[in-house]
Amino acid sequence: MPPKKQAEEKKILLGRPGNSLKSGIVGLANVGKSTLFQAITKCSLGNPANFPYATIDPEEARVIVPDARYDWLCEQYKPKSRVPANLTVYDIAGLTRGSSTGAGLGNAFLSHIRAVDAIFQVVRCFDDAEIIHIEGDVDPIRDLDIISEELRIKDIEFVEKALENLKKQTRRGGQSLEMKKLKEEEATVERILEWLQSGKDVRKEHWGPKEVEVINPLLLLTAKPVVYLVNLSEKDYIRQKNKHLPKIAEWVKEHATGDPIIPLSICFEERLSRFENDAEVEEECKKLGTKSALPKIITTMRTVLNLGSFFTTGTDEVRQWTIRNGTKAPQAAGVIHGDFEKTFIQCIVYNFNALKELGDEAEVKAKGKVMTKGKDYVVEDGDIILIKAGAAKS
Ligand SMILES: Nc1ncnc2c1ncn2[C@@H]1O[C@H](COP(=O)(O)OP(=O)(O)OP(=O)(O)O)[C@@H](O)[C@H]1O
Ligand SMILES: [Mg+2]
Repeated sequence: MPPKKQAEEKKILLGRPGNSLKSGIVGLANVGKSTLFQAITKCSLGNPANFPYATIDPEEARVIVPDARYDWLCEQYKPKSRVPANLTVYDIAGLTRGSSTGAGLGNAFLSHIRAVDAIFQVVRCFDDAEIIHIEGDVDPIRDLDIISEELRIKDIEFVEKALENLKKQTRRGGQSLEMKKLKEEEATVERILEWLQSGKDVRKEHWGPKEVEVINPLLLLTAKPVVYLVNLSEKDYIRQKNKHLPKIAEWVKEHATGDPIIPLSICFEERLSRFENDAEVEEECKKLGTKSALPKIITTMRTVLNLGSFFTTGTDEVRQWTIRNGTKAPQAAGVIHGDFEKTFIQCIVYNFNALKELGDEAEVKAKGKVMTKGKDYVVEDGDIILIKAGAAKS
């Protein structure tokens, strides 16, 4: 057995490739999802000139990714145009016990969850007799069980259908290469079904590369990374204490090892979002000895989606671009413009850390930290890049 750390590192990430990934807010009905959605949206709308089209439609918004490096670069270059990175967030209708079989709002929302790449799961931990709890009382562990069961039931149903379809095809038999592939796929789908039927989420297993190829197109709900958001009263959030928190940590450790848990108070975030400006928010937080949890929520989601950033800088524009970690330079160039991937020649690159440490570009150059890299260069988080590309073929 390899040591645990090595095994962790080998785990292949499930999910779609690409960098324009979406997150969705999921949870039981009436736990604070829409209030959170609105509070997060307000964050991005706080600076509308910098970020057009923030609100796409009532249930979808792009929120600005807070990043001190981007702020520092803007301060340094004072560019005419500033474009931060963003994360797409969806507000999804609430679940209830039996949703998977049509209870409550029924099945429609499950296709909405299927369409996102990762889940923010809101868990209610605040007591408030005024706010109806659909299960009658506050019991986050029961709620976690309900959501995880609903999602798993839906996955089982979906995988059973996929298996049925595969069986129809393999029934024909034969020795062709295509048939061999189908049979392998069938065996993997059978394994996934057994895994789900044993009460476990797909993302909990370490799947091999071939299995991941089968899992990804299925867009399974329990394969998506989850960030657990524990919704506390304002008082509990400020003192960072709540009797349910240790039990929630235990539950996540057992059912979804490694998934992050972030305590927050959605009503507090909503209150902060109504302040006129950042200075007032800061003053209120200082007075209470706390801070907003929203920046952490957004950056944690980027981490679980395995997203990183590179920057393009200058006095015209400072821009933060999103890539999947491990992306090579031509594909990163393709994020700027599709043609750049095909016509990529080389890139000139140095890391933000070097710039911050040395103060300015001339000093970075003088210290020999500016590199010229080719097609195989793997872009590092925080790289500042100038792409050299040829003319596009028409
Ligand atoms: N931490 C909290 N303390 C007290 N009240 C809260 C807290 N968080 C949210 N609420 C209140 O809970 C109520 C329900 O919130 P919201 O409508 O956002 O829930 P939802 O999860 O979107 O519901 P649905 O599933 O029906 O769409 C609101 O009145 C909101 O102000
Ligand atoms: Mg709602």
